[in-house]
Amino acid sequence: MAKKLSDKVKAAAAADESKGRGLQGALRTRLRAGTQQADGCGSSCGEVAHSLVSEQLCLGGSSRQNNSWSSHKRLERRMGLLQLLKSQLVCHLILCYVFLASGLIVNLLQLCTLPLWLVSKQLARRVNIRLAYCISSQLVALLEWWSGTECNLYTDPETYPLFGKENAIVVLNHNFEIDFLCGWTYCDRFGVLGSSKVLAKKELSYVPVIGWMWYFLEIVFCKRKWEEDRSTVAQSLQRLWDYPENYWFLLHCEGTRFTPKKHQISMQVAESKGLPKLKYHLLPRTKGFWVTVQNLRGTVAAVYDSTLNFRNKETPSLRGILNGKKYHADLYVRRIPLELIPEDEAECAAWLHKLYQEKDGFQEQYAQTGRFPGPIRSPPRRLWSLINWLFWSCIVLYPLFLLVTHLISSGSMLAITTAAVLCSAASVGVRWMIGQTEIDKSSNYGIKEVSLNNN
Ligand SMILES: CC/C=C\C/C=C\C/C=C\C/C=C\C/C=C\C/C=C/CCC(=O)SCCNC(=O)CCNC(=O)[C@H](O)C(C)(C)COP(=O)(O)OP(=O)(O)OC[C@H]1O[C@@H](n2cnc3c(N)ncnc32)[C@H](O)[C@@H]1OP(=O)(O)O
Ligand SMILES: CCCCCCCC/C=C\CCCCCCCC(=O)OC[C@@H](O)COP(=O)(O)O
Repeated sequence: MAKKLSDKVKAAAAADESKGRGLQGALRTRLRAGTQQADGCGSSCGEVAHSLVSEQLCLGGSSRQNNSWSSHKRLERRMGLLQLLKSQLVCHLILCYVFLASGLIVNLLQLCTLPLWLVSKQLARRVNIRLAYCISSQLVALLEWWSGTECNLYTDPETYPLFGKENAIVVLNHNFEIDFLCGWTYCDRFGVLGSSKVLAKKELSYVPVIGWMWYFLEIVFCKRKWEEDRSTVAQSLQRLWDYPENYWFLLHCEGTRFTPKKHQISMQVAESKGLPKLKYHLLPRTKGFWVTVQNLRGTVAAVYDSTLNFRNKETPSLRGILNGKKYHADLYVRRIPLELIPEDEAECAAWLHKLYQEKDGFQEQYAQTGRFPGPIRSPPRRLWSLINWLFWSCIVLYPLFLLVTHLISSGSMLAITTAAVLCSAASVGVRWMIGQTEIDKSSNYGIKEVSLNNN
């Protein structure tokens, strides 16, 4: 990509030179243009700069080439320094401190809205949507602005204008540690991040900041035990009937993240049911999907069948994002009107199994070609998540600055020790929270059941 781009830019530079702009000036202009274009098409600007200048050098060296080589080296050095800065622990501590401190403040504010629910439930909901945005958009800012991760969208041009304008059930594959974060990013780009919902495992409700935030967003929690979930999930879903703003309801129908062990067991279950084996997915659990469709039918317009993958077999992680690593997400979304989904439980289950077989086919196509079917129509990232982060960092970093300067000037060992203990407790807490997203720490759901059934 960088090579093709640099050929184009070089030809344009030669054209500029013929207009008497001088090779150096022409190259610098084109390099800037090439860099901007490179950013857009995913090649790093360092790659483009390097290929441009090295090609320039092979056109016959001269002092001008030496200057362009040094400008390239300066550009590379700047990029390298930025990357080095992003991997520094002090940056991570600042990011995590802002997230934790602002998140706990928002949780407190959410708690204060409890009396409002008695006066006006809809107003309380609208306030909580905005408060929740203050938290979840910080992780979106981390992905979009800190790591610069690209989020592309493959979808039908007729479908695109509907995104964010209607309630939808999103069926998304559960293969990556940051699929939730990519989900939030797409929510933010279509303006439904604050009101986004998910059928989440009960354990996540105990995670500080995010899990606590979800209570006030009326997120639907499940114990992944159908006999208990059947009624609680249905009741929670029915409460969303009068939700005041558009929302996307996320369902990871596999119920757990993909691991080779879980896949092996899941395919044994598929075989026992006479179902086709899936290569890239676990067998979907159909009851949660059926109960969701049944209870939201009439208030949700469609299912967004969403298939996510990352370019060049990238294995993204939250730690990678925190270190400023850039990933390339591709999401393929098909809009399926709810009336096309059978009401009968058995037919609905069969429909979902067929949907996952189609998703498996899309993943196979992606593995072969590096792209999903249809045109790319990627929504632009929005500044709001960055503005929100800057706002909260000003609010919570200033008191921290005063505290640290006071601690240092006081010289009190007790105060300094207390602060050090608090810092280490917070960093242990954040590491535990990040661990919630790591697949090598995932639950044994989908493994233990089979062993229980076999006993
Ligand atoms: C334009 C852009 C579009 C989209 C953008 C993308 C996304 C944006 C949208 C929203 C973003 C919002 C939020 C994002 C932020 C955070 C996301 C958070 C993520 C956390 C999510 C989770 O926590 S996932 C885990 C919890 N959720 C689920 O489990 C849902 C799926 N599960 C179900 O639905 C289940 O049915 C259940 C939980 C309701 C009940 O499960 P249970 O196991 O008790 O019963 P089941 O009947 O389901 O299971 C038994 C049946 O399953 C068969 N089976 C299959 N495999 C196995 C196996 N390995 N072991 C045992 N049994 C297995 C089994 O045979 C049984 O079959 P039956 O035929 O008897 O039913
Ligand atoms: C702005 C800087 C912020 C930096 C610090 C971030 C710290 C907080 C990070 C994450 C908090 C928890 C995120 C909750 C979402 C996790 C979603 C998820 O993937 O859950 C797994 C679940 O589906 C299935 O679990 P199993 O596969 O069965 O096990």
